[in-house]
Amino acid sequence: QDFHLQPTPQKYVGSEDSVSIPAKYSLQVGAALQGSAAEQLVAGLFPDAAVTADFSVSIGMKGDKSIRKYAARIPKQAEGYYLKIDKEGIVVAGADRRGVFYGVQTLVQLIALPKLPLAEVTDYPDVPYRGVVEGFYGVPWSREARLSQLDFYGRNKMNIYIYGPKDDPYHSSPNWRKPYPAQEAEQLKELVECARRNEVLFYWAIHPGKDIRWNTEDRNLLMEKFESMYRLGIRAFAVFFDDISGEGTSAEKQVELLNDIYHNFVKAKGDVAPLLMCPTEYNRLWTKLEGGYLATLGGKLHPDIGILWTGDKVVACIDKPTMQFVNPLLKRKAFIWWNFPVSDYVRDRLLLGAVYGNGTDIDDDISAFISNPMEHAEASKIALFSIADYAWNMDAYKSDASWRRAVRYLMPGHAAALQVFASHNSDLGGNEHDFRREESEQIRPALERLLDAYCREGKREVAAASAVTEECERMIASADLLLASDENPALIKEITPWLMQFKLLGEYGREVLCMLAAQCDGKKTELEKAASHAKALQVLMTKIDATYNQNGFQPGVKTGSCHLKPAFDRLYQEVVRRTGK
Ligand SMILES: CCCC(=O)N[C@H]1/C(=N/OC(=O)Nc2ccccc2)O[C@H](CO)[C@@H](O)[C@@H]1O
Repeated sequence: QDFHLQPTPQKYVGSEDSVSIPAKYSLQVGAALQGSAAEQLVAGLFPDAAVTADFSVSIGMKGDKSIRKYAARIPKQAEGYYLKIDKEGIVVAGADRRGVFYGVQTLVQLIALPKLPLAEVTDYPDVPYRGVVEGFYGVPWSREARLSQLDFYGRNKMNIYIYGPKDDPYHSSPNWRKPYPAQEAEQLKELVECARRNEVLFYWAIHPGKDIRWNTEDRNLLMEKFESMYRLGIRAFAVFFDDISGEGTSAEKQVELLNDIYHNFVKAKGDVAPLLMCPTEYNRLWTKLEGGYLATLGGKLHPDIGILWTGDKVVACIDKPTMQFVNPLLKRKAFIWWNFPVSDYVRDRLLLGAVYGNGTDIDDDISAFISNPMEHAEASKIALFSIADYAWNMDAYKSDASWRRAVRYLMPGHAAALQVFASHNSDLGGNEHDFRREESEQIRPALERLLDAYCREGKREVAAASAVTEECERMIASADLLLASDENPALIKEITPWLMQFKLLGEYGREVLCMLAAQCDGKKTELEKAASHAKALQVLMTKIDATYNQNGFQPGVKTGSCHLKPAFDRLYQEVVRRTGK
């Protein structure tokens, strides 16, 4: 049967042979796993276990006697696991608690197949921390979106979520000094519990830098805020000093504060994850080496404190040279904060394209690979799915195949339609970070042949014209299928303005090609009819752009903006010019 485990495991040995789980089975859970997320998950998978049975299911951590027979097969890497399915039963042996959970997540995927294959999986992550930072400007994610994200991270073996929405007034200025109001506090408690159920480390970040004063009062207020978050169940903390100016940018003061938090809060509590910080100089372009900011952090920040880094620029892919620059300065492996698919600086676009461009040889140079996504939570899952795949197993990562799997994961019943839509909604257009993405790759050669033949010789390149017309028909049908579907309502709600614009763009392209054909064949009436329809569609697209997604930064709804729209506009102009001659 054709399937692909997600993320791609390090080693999978399967067989065509399969086993059907008998009605009677026993379930053993290692002592150390009582109350764990792994236990909850496996109990849901095998609800009516008998005390003894021929078919046995057993999950345990290294050291548990229930799986001691398999101890030698457990990977040495943290969060690793060994999973075995044979005629007698199923074993999940984890290197640690999270490893067991991940083994069970893989089992969930195998049990969902038409037939449960006999298999042995030996698996572990390449990168210690893999996940997401809700760190964008714009409308923070909703409670429902966050709960759905955390379940998604559990399924995709992502183990970290950093709460740091720039526009949450209690995360940043002015209310970072104040505890959350009751309702927000309850929601955070609920999120922390949901994160635990998914073996996700829930980091709460504070962003005090805009107005922090380096005095005892603000120090105590910050510590007290951390205490109040601890009381809500938060066991992982971060301090962000990005995007600020003034007093808050002092490296010495930042170091003093963070080392204080480290010793007197993190170490004092004993059950708190490593402290993370986001430096003011968080990318190479903005680093002033002579100022010594990074040298101070690297030299004086306690070595257990993680430091976030976006790469050579604010928005940039991460490669070996990127890490060779920063790690020696920080004197530790940087935590990568990858500013993709965040779109808060190109808010009129959706970034639904493949995840590509990061080095697959950097797994030993980074402590973490964490994505800063779009304010569109569900739509961000296309990129997040592949980021999970990449960070878990870099050698096996294939961006295009992963991208297709991501699309299918989000809408299995409409994968082809969503793939068409995603393929034309990926580039950012011109932007302050000069970060671009491929778009409309498949149809691009036909577009160029069509444009070239017509603009240079007034000829209609038949093959190219029909390929482009077919793509327009696919766009129109895909938009309708997705707008009409109820398969993933959260996703459709987020992307509806772009789907409406996308359909119009498909219709516009179709009409422009009718204009071109009529002009080449000298059919005046047909040309006029197509031209007035095309003009009407231009008006409708302008209306969508002026009506939806109005924000104070990049208002509007852009789609197919890299190759499709410019080509259709140029063809439209060229037909009009040739008709006017
Ligand atoms: C360690 C990463 C810190 C970071 O990326 N901060 C923001 C960030 N900062 O980048 C900037 O260019 N910030 C900036 C530029 C000019 C003036 C003030 C801030 O970029 C992301 C994409 O826009 C935002 O989502 C982030 O919240």
